[in-house]
Amino acid sequence: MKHTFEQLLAASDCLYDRDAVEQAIDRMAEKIRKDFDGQFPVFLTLMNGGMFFGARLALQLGIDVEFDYVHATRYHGTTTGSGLAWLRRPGAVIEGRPVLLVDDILDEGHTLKAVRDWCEDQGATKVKIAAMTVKQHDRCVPGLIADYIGLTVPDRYVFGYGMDVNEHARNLPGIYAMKD
Ligand SMILES: O=P(O)(O)OC[C@H]1O[C@H](OP(=O)(O)OP(=O)(O)O)[C@H](O)[C@@H]1O
Ligand code: HPA
Repeated sequence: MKHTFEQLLAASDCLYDRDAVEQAIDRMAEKIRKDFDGQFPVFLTLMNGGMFFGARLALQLGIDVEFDYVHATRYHGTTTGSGLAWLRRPGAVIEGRPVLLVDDILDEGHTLKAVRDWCEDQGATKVKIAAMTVKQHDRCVPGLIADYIGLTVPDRYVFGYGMDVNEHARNLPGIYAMKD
């Protein structure tokens, strides 16, 4: 595994370096701060991909939030999506609370839709979506739009800053796209 990063980097293009990603996250934090100030929302990170984005976003927020996480996976360590498996539902009280969903990528939207719908079923007062990246294509589930978007990515498999390739390379600090 010593050469995994080198092999992946040779087979990909860098879309955004660490500074560009973090500047985009910081811009999102400003908007979210204004929208949620004084509301003590549930800050619900979708694991595993959302963990680095969530950490940076939370540190930049400057408002009080309650942290929790869900773990729902559709890609099961592969590069093509299938049925969504819930590995962990949140423990925080959702009923009567505003919720911010925090994820690394909105691709076809099935994952965020399932989590948003579940939060609404639990009685959340509002559910907003913060997506670090949104993939540009027309295959997204109808009616699913991120409220806060960091960066757009092309319709290619992307990785880094939380996003994996077969469970590799999540901790690369930039965002990369596999060459076609
Ligand atoms: O918009 P979609 O097509 O549903 O895809 C986006 C989801 O896929 C990835 O999760 P994955 O299932 O790979 O789990 P992971 O976060 O553990 O990598 C990513 O973190 C998003 O949650
Ligand atoms: O392009 C992607 N990269 C990483 N994880 C993903 N989950 C959905 N699409 C992607």
